[in-house]
Amino acid sequence: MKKIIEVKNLVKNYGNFQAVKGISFDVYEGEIFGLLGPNGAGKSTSLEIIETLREKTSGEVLVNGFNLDTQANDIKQIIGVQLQTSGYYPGLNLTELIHLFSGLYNRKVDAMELLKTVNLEEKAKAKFKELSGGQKQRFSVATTLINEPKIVFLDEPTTGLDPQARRNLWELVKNIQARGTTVIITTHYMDEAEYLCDRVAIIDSGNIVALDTPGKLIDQLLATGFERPKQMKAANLEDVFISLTGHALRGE
Ligand SMILES: Nc1ncnc2c1ncn2[C@@H]1O[C@H](COP(=O)(O)OP(=O)(O)OP(=O)(O)O)[C@@H](O)[C@H]1O
Repeated sequence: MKKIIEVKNLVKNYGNFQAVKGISFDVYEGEIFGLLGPNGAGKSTSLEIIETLREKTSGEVLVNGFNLDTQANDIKQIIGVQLQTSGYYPGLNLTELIHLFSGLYNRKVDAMELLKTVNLEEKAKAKFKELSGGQKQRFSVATTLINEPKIVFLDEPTTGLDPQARRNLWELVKNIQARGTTVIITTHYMDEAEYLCDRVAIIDSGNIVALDTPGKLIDQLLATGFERPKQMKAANLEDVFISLTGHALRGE
């Protein structure tokens, strides 16, 4: 498998505080790779450094063979990054926003085709602020695809979404992978990482404490003799919620 991202001994200091403490990991082409950890673990900091949006203190980062220190512009060409929602000018509708962003990338994009990939074609003439939370996130993911990137970066894309909207977003991320795109995603939801990610790095206080497939990490824990204190019920309240309200995308 080809390595598309290589991170070696990455360190980030904010003043005296070391937020990222010399982490190393590789991401393989075509996988969904998760950075999993609690609030403040250093996930966003690490992601933003690889995205060329934040200065590192030390360490080496290669993206598709390009060195972050000397070839940041080459890296920018092949990655898709969620734009800050503050860039979503309130007077413009979704089609106009896509045209604006594609202009920034110097690309011609079929806005309707792009909106279709995230199930928002019916909202083509709506403004961003008129969308529901799930629709906003899907539009934000669409903006990462404008430059047909090799790698898409998603920073906590499902935070604040209801269970249906989360699952819809998971399917969208799987569809992006199915197009051959590598996805690197941060989350603090374990179920999300288990369902979506081919491999996860668990980050805690700026260190990677484990890195493997979700299945292998669970097997390793079980091999230590771990048992859940109480057998879980075969369904949970979220299953009840989904069963009663349905999986379908809602048109609100
Ligand atoms: N610009 C900054 N200046 C100083 N400290 C910062 C800055 N940005 C982040 N930090 C600190 O670095 C640590 C890691 O932050 P980071 O945002 O990378 O964590 P995270 O894992 O993404 O957390 P979350 O899930 O809450 O987004 C935190 O303790 C945070 O307070």
